[in-house]
Amino acid sequence: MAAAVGLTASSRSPFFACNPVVVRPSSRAFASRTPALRLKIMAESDPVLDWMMGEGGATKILRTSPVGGGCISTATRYDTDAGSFFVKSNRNTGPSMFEAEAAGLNAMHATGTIRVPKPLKVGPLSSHSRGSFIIMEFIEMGSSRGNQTELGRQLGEMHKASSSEKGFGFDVDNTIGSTPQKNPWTGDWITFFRDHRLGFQLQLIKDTYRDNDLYAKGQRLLERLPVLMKDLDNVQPCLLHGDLWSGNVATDTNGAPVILDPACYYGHNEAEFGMSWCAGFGPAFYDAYFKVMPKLPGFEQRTELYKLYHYLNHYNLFGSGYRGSCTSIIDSYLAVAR
Ligand SMILES: Nc1ncnc2c1ncn2[C@@H]1O[C@H](COP(=O)(O)OP(=O)(O)OP(=O)(O)O)[C@@H](O)[C@H]1O
Repeated sequence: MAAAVGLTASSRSPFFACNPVVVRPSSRAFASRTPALRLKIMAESDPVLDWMMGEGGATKILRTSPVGGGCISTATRYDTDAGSFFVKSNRNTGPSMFEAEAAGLNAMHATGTIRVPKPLKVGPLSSHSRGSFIIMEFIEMGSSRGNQTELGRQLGEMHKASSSEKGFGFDVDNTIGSTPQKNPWTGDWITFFRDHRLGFQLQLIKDTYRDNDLYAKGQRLLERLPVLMKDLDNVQPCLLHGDLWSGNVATDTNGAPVILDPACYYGHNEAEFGMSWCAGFGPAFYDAYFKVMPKLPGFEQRTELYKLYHYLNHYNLFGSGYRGSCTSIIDSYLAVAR
């Protein structure tokens, strides 16, 4: 998901990528210390190094290198004598965004079904500024495009293995791209999807772009959701990655699927395919998925509804270039549900 970036890791000294207020390497006092002491001094004022040199078990940072691919945060690989760590930092947000990411990764990890990086630490970059960081297991990614059958099967297993006694939602709110995503626990899926997914995005479009026409059409669609989703009275909540597009799917060096950067919540499993327009899922993926999670009646009639959430979000994130897609989906549903 693309969004504005505040800084580039490559433009900074790696030791200071996460915190500019550490001891200056230019100071004479600093230069006169031994390498081990210099690292200790830096760790005292850099929470990322502090964690690595403490709980992380490292005594040496061997190398740091920027990791490309993301848009919202600065990503860095740290190679240490205690192994490699993956760190994302963001100067513009407090820890809640990464706490929510960690909660999602932990929830998916707990299912034991598909590989996700284990989160290790989240915290503020410093006590007097807004930035934050997350440290997680570094996964060496392979170069293959991945096995679609395995991805479909393992995603199905994750959906099947998860259940929620609290209904639809999640313990924390999170973000979809950089848009807030509210997850209050709700007993009924249609209400959750209407109010906290489509309704929330429509309101944001109205507030941001003053697009009253789209908003009004959207409200008509919301009224018709019980008819359009009539087969879903008994739908069970299952854990969704929530932002499953090709940029958040990778393979490890064994060729096993890895899913990253989630926007997790408990929802209807079909909502997972809302980003399928930029996920590249093929027939092998869906065949394997439906062997584990059988397709429910009306699946095809709902796919565009679930895509609409993400199209509305893209309108909110990137502007009116996505308005046409939103309008045509809404119009097509209004035409059948009069
Ligand atoms: N645990 C990990 N180990 C190794 N590489 C990783 C790990 N997590 C993510 N990556 C790599 O780093 C890139 C950026 O990560 P991620 O997508 O989480 O960043 P982001 O800034 O939140 O991205 P986005 O803009 O897509 O929301 C990924 O595309 C992936 O290639």
